[in-house]
Formats: sequence, structure tokens, C-alpha cells
Amino acid sequence: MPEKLHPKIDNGLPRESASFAGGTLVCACTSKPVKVKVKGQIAHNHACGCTKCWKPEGAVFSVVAVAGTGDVTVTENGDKLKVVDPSALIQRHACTGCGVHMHGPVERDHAFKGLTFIHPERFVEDGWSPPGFTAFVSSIIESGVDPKRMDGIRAQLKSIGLEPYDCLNPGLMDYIATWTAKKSGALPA
Ligand SMILES: N[C@@H](CCC(=O)N[C@@H](CS)C(=O)NCC(=O)O)C(=O)O
Ligand SMILES: [Zn+2]
Ligand SMILES: [Zn+2]
Repeated sequence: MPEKLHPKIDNGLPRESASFAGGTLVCACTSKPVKVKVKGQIAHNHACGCTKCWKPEGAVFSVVAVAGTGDVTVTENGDKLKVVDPSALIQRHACTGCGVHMHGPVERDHAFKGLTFIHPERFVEDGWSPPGFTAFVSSIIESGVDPKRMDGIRAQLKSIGLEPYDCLNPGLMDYIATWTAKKSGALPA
């Protein structure tokens, strides 16, 4: 019996459209929903098993991607947003009505500064770039997943083409390490 991991990955991955030029993220409130406009295609979309990213009801993983912070604008009912954890790297702005995280800019001095994390399943439009890997897989245990299920979950992720990693994928880990090395002087800036 396959595990239910996330509604957007359990029944085939969403299809990217070359004509997708951005769209509107909408929260789950039936009245006065928060709306966030994103310009252009998203990048580095992936499933994330960490405890901090917003997941829909019943999902084991979140689906999360980035856009340039300058391309992300709250357009409606932004007064409902509140930062979940002001001390976190990602400033996750959650809707106080429904709990959906609507945008999460990185403003601190970090390799990801200038990027905003978003949950593309909240786009009204189709055509956004699908997830390409899975991050923080071991972290699902912190949400209460029995460690005995891990082999099966990792095998399932591989079978759907979302290679499981226990941190980020090698490309992003190398990117962060390069930024850190340039900052410390271990590599030339
Ligand atoms: N094991 C931890 C991992 C948390 C974590 O490091 N999450 C990653 C992936 S979203 C991150 O970049 N966090 C930065 C932040 O939460 O601001 C958990 O599940 O809570
Ligand atoms: Zn809401
Ligand atoms: Zn996460």
C-alpha cells in the first residue's frame, strides 16, 4: 500500500507549461483570502519533510519552491499575515485565518538572501515547474512518522523521481557551501 505523501505528488507530478509566467497564490480562507502575486516561473521546487514548512492536511511532505523576493507581492488581505517564527532564516508569513504559509522571504545575510519561499500548490494557475527532489526526508520522523516507514517512503520517492536527501540536494548544498567559503575567505570572492 503506497504512502500518502502529498496530493500533488501521489498521483503523478504536475506538468510544467512553457507559457507559465507567474500567477496568484491564494490561501484557504473562504472569506477574505490572502492573495500573493508571483512574477515569472518558480525555481528549485521540491518536496520538504521538515517540521517548519506548511503542509496540507494529511500530507507527510510540503511542496515548496523559490521566487525572487522582488517578484513576490502581497495583493489582498495582507493584514491577516503573521510571521510564524521571527528568529527563523525563512520569514514564513502564515495566514492567521487558515494557517497556510503564503510567502517566506530570506532577508538575513545568507546564500538564499533575496529569495522567497512559496508553496506553488496555492497557485490558482497550472503550469508551474514541478518538484524535482525531496529535502529533509529524515525530518518527517520529527513530525511523528515511525522510523520503520522510512525505507518504504524513500523507495516511493525514488520511484516518482523525487530523489530523497536528508538536507537539500547536492546543487543547493554546494551553492550554500560556496557562498560560505567566499565569505570566510577559504575561496576567492
Ligand atoms: N529537522 C528540522 C529541519 C528544519 C530545517 O532546517 N528546515 C530547512 C528546510 S525548509 C530550512 O532551511 N530551514 C530554515 C528555516 O526554517 O528558516 C525540522 O524538521 O524542523
Ligand atoms: Zn487564509
Ligand atoms: Zn522545509
